[in-house]
Amino acid sequence: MGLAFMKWHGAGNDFVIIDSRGRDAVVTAPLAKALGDRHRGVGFDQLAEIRSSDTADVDLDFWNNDGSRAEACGNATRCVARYMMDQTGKTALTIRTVRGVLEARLAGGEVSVNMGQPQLARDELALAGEVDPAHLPLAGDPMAVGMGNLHAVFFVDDAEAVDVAGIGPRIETDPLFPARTNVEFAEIRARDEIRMRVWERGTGITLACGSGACATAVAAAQRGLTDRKVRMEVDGGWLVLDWRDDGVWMTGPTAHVFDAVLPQAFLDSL
Ligand SMILES: N[C@@H](CCC[C@H](N)C(=O)O)C(=O)O
Repeated sequence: MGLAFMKWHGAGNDFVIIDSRGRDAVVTAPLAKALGDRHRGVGFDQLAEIRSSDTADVDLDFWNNDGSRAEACGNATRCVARYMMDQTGKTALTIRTVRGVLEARLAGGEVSVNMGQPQLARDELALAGEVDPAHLPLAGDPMAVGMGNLHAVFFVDDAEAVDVAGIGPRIETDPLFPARTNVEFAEIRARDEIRMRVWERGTGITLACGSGACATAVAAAQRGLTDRKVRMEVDGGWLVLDWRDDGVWMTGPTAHVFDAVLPQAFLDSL
């Protein structure tokens, strides 16, 4: 018995991936929370469950390690794409998430995924009150960007000096964001380079956040600080973001860490 899973990461953003194709979904909020505990479980930033699809190569669902659901997870999408590409030999495939059908491609050993067009309009974003998403009414003048999930992007002079662990949770749970938010701190290094650090909703500090990287690139371009294609240094490495006519493409590394089976006793204890 037990439950087979894989551990992957994309630029240090780490995931447990469960392949539930051909059976009913098995992940529940209590399982995600227990498995996400780095001491009593396996530990991950997000859990991704692959399911059979009738409209794409696979369907994909995401959970944070506090057991909450996430509408998007760019780096896990890239890891699942790589897993599928390794299995099938394909170099292009489609993955359906809450956002819709996303396209992924293998290029030079890295995986690119089209994360879709950003949500920038007030009525597309889960914000409280009649606020301007381009200039949220918070100290630091952050911008709200949706990539399926919500991000509040702050521009700072020195990303290393930001107290991400102190400020991040306060912004995540600010009443302005009824469904909480991810929080990015971005330092513009050049028109084609950004340094970004992140506090993820439902998870905390992570070494990278793909949808956060996309949101940051979009916010920087919208404010006229960068071009639409940038390199981005995150705590776990580098990503490339390219906001094209068909959506925001994110490219970066993926790594398969190990395969294992979760003992039945762990599942029975939930
Ligand atoms: N690491 C992810 C984002 C995961 C979801 C996020 N914490 C949320 O709750 O929206 C990524 O690579 O996009």
